[in-house]
Amino acid sequence: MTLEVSDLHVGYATAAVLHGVDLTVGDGQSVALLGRNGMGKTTLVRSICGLRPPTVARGSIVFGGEDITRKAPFQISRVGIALVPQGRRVFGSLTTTENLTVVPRRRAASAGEPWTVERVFEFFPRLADRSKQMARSLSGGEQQMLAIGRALMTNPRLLIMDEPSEGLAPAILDIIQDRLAELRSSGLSILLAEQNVDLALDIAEHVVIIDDTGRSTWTGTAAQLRADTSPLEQYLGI
Ligand SMILES: Nc1ncnc2c1ncn2[C@@H]1O[C@H](COP(=O)(O)OP(=O)(O)OP(=O)(O)O)[C@@H](O)[C@H]1O
Repeated sequence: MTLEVSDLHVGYATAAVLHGVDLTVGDGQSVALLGRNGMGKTTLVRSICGLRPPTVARGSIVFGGEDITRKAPFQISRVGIALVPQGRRVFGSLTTTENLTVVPRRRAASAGEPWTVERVFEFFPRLADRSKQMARSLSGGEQQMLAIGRALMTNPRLLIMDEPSEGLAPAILDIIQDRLAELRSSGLSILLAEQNVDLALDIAEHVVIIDDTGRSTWTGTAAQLRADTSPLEQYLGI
C-alpha cells in the first residue's frame, strides 16, 4: 500500500507551516524526512496521522488508494498506519505489558506474522525483563523500544516514527538502528522523521528534505546523498 502526500498545505491557528509537500512511501519502502529544526516534520507526521492541531488547508493524503485527508486518528490506525510519536508518549502509569496490550489491534499484519506481546519481547529482550515495570520508570531508550513495540502491536502496514533517536545514548541508538533495519528488511513500509542524518541514511532508501519555506524541496535516494552531500549542506546546514 502506497502513501501519497500531494501538495499538502498545513498550519496552526497562528501560522501556516507547510506550503506544498509532496511525498511518496511505496509499499515496503523506507523514506526519511529531513529538515532543520522547526521546518515542519512533526507537523507533517501529525497531519498524516489525523492528529489536531494542525489543520490541513489544502492538498491530499492517500493511502492504498483511499483518501485519508482529515480522517480521525482511529480511522488512520484502522487503515494500517501506526505512529511512534516524538517524545515516546508511553503510558507512564501502566506496565510495559499493559502498554502493549492497551492498543486497538488490526487483525492482519501485511508483513509477516501478527505482532504479539511475546513477539515484541523477542524483538526487544530488554522489555521482556521489564514486563511488569511501570513505563514511567523505564529509561528513555527502553521507553523508545516500548513506543515502537506499541506501534507494532497495531499490526501496521506503514510505521511512522518521529525522531526516534532523540536523546538516546549511542549504545541504545545502536540497538534501535539495528531493530529498524530488521523491520525494513521484513518489508514493513517506514517513514522516519529524523534530525540524525546518519541514522536516517542508514535506514531509509529514499529521502525527502523540507526546506525553510515549508516545501519538499529535494527528493532522491540515500545513495545519492551519500555520493553528493551538497543538498545536506544547502538545506540542513551540515
Ligand atoms: N501547536 C502549535 N501551535 C502553533 N505553532 C506550532 C504548534 N506546533 C508547532 N508549531 C510551529 O510549527 C513549526 C513547525 O514545527 P514542527 O514541530 O512541525 O517542526 P519539526 O521540523 O518537527 O521540528 P523539530 O525537529 O524541532 O521537532 C514551528 O515553527 C513550530 O513553532
